[in-house]
Amino acid sequence: MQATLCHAAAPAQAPRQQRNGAAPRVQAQAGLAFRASQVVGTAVAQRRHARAAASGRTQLAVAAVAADGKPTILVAEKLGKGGVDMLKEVGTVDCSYEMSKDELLAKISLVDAIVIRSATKITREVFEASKGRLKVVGRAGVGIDNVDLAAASENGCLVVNAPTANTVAAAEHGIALLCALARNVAQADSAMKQGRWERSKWVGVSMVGKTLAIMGFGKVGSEVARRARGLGMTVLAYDPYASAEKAAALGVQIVSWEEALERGDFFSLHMPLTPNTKGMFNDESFGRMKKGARIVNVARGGVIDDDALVRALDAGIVAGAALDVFEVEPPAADNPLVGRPDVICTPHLGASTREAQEEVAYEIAEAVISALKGELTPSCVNAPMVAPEVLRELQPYVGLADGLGRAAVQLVEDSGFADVYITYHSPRGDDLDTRLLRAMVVKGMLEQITTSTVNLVNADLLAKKRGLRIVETVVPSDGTGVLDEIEVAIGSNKSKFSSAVTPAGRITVAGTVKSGTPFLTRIGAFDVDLAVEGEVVLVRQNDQPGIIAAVSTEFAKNNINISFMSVSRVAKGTQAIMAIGVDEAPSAEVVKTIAGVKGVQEVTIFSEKRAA
Ligand SMILES: NC(=O)C1=CN([C@@H]2O[C@H](COP(=O)(O)OP(=O)(O)OC[C@H]3O[C@@H](n4cnc5c(N)ncnc54)[C@H](O)[C@@H]3O)[C@@H](O)[C@H]2O)C=CC1
Ligand SMILES: O=C(O)C(=O)COP(=O)(O)O
Repeated sequence: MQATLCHAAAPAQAPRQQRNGAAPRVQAQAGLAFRASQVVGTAVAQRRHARAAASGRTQLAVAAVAADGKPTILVAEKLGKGGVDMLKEVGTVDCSYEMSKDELLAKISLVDAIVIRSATKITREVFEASKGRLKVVGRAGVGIDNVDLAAASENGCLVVNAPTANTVAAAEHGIALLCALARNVAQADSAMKQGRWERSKWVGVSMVGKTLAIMGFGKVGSEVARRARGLGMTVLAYDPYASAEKAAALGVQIVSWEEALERGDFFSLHMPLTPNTKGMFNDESFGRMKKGARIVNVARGGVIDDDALVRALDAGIVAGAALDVFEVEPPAADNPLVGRPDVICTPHLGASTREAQEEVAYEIAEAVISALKGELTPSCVNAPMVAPEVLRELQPYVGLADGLGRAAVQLVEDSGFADVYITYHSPRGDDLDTRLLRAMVVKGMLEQITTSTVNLVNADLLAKKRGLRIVETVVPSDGTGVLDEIEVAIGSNKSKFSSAVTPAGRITVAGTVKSGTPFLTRIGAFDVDLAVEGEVVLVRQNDQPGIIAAVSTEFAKNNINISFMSVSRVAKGTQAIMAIGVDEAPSAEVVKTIAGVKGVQEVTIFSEKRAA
């Protein structure tokens, strides 16, 4: 970001004519009435309630609810009843489990949101088939590798997950598999069921004093570490993004990839499946391990190269593996790992405890409802991650940024412009997080000139596609709040309203927030004072008596109610600008008549009404 080291202009003046009853455009929304958790002692529930209370619920017009006000929500995989009931309170819920791909493709254009678990793939084809209707994908769990995030963003679809509710369940399953692997529980059980009493065949190995290497030290990895310490294991972790202090607090040492591979007796995998982690356990990695290592995978099948694991098992480098997840689920009948006696398997059960599924259902229902209301939920995975406290303080400026983008672009004569300059006058200087505001300026602009759905998720992407160059400048200012003023300038001097062009040759508007309401404070070089709302008529006239009355009379004659008016002039007796808020847009005929009033130089209208 470019930071200009100069001071802001004088603080915004008091409104000349304060508009009565102007409602804040962007309001903190009361959270939904979340059900009190009946799951005693779940930290998840407590965190959930705390988060909902703290987030301030900033409305960012991320997604729109269906025109009848009731969204249709497709629940495509089994979801806890509590979550389904929550969804039913706000929308029409269609629970259709185990749909074929074709059934999904046929249904997707009829729904505003879909809730899935790990079995449903939301591919680009699905987004295309939704024809722009799908606004929210709710992943009732953590891993979002089954959702094409790039396609989601391009289609302006918000993807939310339930990041915390199944952490403990997955960690417990990891520990269950670790113990089962060390003591051959599954194999011995199977032998007994087949009538064999095999005591010497299934002698296991001890875990106490052994080294467990946790690969991926996030939420699940740390919970596994905590439990493994209780089993008396030495715990190492490899995670390029984890904090060594946080690990040390749990008695875990963060080590390099190589060191983890070389020192681990047991490995527990907990990284997400991404292009970087795909197949990271391959011949080379197995080749570095101690002979007789044992591996538990509760992460994703794709992080292991199956053929390499087969070779490592055959060579005795890996003595055993416990797999909960598979590259293809369910695995093919001829999967080379499933039938082996040195491999134990579970059918992706990591998150499958009653308690976890109940909580996951609430967590995802909350996130989906919030996203459908247009709020940026904390578990959104494809929009700029903004901390709740930052969201809260920027909230009043979100509507301003949107409105300025909307106003600026409507003053352009044609849409052939590429450069957009956004200047923030803020006491925060370079510490100001501008991502949300930039996205909202772009959204305001693009919504006027494209037919695509534009929202926080895809604003930057669409701007890039359209070849917009956005230059952001933060000017440190003296105020006490977060922001004193935002100025949006378009690098074009071809305006429908020549007074909107500054001497620098840019179509410029600026605004501020007063008592929670966004206001336009400048158009070109003229000070104005109008709420960013409704229809606005701009008139430039000679600064002489009688013109205001003549223009007002035209509105009255045509039964158009004026909601407010602000007049500003460059200097006495020269030029003045009237910004007139009207309840409905005047016809072209009325605009023409006003333009013909003696002394009027130019007239234009723009709308600050948001797209429905
Ligand atoms: N089997 C099951 O039913 C379940 C499986 N999972 C899987 O477990 C994964 C982890 O879940 P959480 O711990 O909740 O997520 P998390 O996001 O809290 O942790 C993931 C960790 O992996 C790390 N990581 C990223 N790239 C890495 C790399 N190249 N090498 C090593 N570490 C890397 C991250 O820094 C992060 O700390 C999920 O993505 C999901 O795929 C999660 C829940 C249930
Ligand atoms: O949360 C995750 O990442 C999981 O893997 C759980 O998957 P599931 O919801 O049980 O299909």
